[in-house]
Amino acid sequence: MVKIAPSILAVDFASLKEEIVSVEEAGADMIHIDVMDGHFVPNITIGPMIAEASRRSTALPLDVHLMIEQPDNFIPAFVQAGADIVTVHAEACPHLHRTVHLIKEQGAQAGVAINPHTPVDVLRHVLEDIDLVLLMTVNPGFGGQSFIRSAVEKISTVKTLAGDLNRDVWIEVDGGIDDETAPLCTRAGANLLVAGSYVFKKDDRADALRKLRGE
Ligand SMILES: O=C(CO)[C@@H](O)[C@H](O)COP(=O)(O)O
Ligand SMILES: [Co+2]
Repeated sequence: MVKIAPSILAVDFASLKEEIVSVEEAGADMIHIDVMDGHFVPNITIGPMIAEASRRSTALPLDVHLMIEQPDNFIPAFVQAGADIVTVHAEACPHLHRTVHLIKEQGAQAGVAINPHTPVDVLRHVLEDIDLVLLMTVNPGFGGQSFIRSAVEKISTVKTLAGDLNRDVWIEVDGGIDDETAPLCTRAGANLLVAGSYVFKKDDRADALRKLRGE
């Protein structure tokens, strides 16, 4: 069963709680929180305070996507704020295995994200330690960008790699996901779809979620 994590990057932040409740009531499975630092990516967004406000707005799991340099400095704060899953970028972590174990020691599930151009090989030696692989289908930094089709082939590669290691990991895709690109990803093996603009720019969020699930 495909799960959907709407990204709050696309909400009207003056109405954060109402926006989160609207997708929870519409049937969302998680809430995706995009954290950007102006260094790893050319944009600044959310810190632990907004993650904590999101925590108080919903019972859904919080899926925190850290697009930041030196994430070890902030992982404890995001877990204390209520993150259930913390995902770091392989490109930002020279000691990825250590960072993954820091997330787990703090009590959250651990994910590793890779940019569209990064080969999946970097995941090989941490796949046994993680709960989630996030394959970026846009260059990270902004919502509302166009889906990069060449990233799709990496989905099946990760699925095969995880299968070979007997690992049941989430395969999450993020960026430019809509009713046309979602099926490309789910057919290749993605089981968790992040969608910001597609869900939050529609008045009927339940219909948007159904369409993403291919219903
Ligand atoms: O991590 C990111 C962007 O860096 C994403 O989570 C986007 O926020 C998704 O937004 P849409 O492409 O669905 O509008
Ligand atoms: Co994201």
